[in-house]
Amino acid sequence: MANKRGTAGSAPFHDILRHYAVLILTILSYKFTTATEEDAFRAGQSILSPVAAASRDVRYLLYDVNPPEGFNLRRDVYIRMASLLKTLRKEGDWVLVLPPWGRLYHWQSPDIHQVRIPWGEFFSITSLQANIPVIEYEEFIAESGGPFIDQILVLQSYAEGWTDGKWEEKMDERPCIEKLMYSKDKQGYYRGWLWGYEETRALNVTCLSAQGHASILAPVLQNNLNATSIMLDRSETVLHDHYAEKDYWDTRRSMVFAKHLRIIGDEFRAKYLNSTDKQDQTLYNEDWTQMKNRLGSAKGGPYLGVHLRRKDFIWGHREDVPSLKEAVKKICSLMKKHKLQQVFVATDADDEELAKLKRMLPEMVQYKPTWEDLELLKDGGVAIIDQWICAHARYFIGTSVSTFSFRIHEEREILGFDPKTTYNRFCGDDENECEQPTHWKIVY
Ligand SMILES: C[C@@H]1O[C@H](OP(=O)(O)OP(=O)(O)OC[C@H]2O[C@@H](n3cnc4c(=O)[nH]c(N)nc43)[C@H](O)[C@@H]2O)[C@@H](O)[C@H](O)[C@@H]1O
Repeated sequence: MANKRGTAGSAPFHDILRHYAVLILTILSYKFTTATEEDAFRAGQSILSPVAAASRDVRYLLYDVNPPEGFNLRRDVYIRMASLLKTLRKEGDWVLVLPPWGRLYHWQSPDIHQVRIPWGEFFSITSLQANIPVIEYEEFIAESGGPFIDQILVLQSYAEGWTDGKWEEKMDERPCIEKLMYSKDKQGYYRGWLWGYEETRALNVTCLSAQGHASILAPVLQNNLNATSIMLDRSETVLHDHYAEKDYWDTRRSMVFAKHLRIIGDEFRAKYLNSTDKQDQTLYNEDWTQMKNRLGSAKGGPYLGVHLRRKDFIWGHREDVPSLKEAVKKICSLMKKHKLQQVFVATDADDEELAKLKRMLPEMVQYKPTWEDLELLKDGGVAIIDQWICAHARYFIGTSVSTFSFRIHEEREILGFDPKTTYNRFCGDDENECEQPTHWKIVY
């Protein structure tokens, strides 16, 4: 784990043991919850047992996202799919199948197995289930009786664009515009990436031009009675049904980070940043449905939280990303202004940039997992720990248009921070009008 100066020291052995113990406890508690969830299913809320599933007319909604998209944009797409599922459930027993994590462009740590990762490694499944019925992909395979998906609908825009320059909600089955990412095997089944599950195949793949909110897809799914399982590929094509409204926030609040990740983040805060929930007034309830912190009630730990997005953001046409020199200038001025002695930096900077940053800002604190920790937590787990620590800072500044920073804004909104301490971003060195992020007020 990182020491105070941000250099990666090796974690004491008992730390590693503790992390393993926490992970094992989490897995055990997950197993135990599935037993109680089976009871919930019998009460008609969730599905887990194949026999029980077969006795109902369960239909499965699966989805995937354009491969280059990152972790936090994918979290946003989950909210859109959850909303669609709620619409579908008005007329049927639909369940959302959680797409396993893996092969993400940004998860570049070498020698770590980062495919087929279940959602339970990053998020609390019981919390998700308090919002909508969800199951892990492997549960879907077990209870649907085989590795087949009946129908894949690849979403795409309209080849002709907006007609007459007028935007309207619509959807039509159309020839595929791009080359299909699925090909037929000798038996006539479709094969593709499908989260790295080679045995999974699809019976049918077609393209659907769609323009509008997620729930415009509901009739097509509901009326496709021949398909019990339908997967929407490129599901980021459709928009939020109710962006920043109650339904959005309900789903967002249900996306509670897995407990072992929160524990590691909390221990780091206490050890290196003198930050505890009691002192910082960041009250937390394991049951998100019971959590309603007043905005302005959270004080936050005595440190500045920074998310400094680099890598593809530097060369990818971002006039609004600062040079390291200007970023450090801004950090120092904020620390002075808010009388903070410590700064926690979350960043994806490469080694060269990181070394430069540390030379300019020697007091910076970073969460640096050991290799063993990283192997357990994976890049996604480390990203969540970084976000969790930033979410608890007295004052936060993030990177323009980064969904990584946006998810931190939301986490702070849930914790009850004054918006002035949250919706701040770095400006590009030559940016004249540096508009700050919008405050999307939480709705209960
Ligand atoms: C250009 C676009 O950028 C979008 O990125 P953006 O919104 O920042 O945010 P994400 O969608 O999360 O993608 C960025 C990924 O980079 C890593 N990363 C970035 N910053 C940090 C950090 O501070 N700490 C840690 N541990 N990891 C970090 C992490 O894996 C994260 O999921 C992508 O979603 C789009 O697909 C596209 O590539």
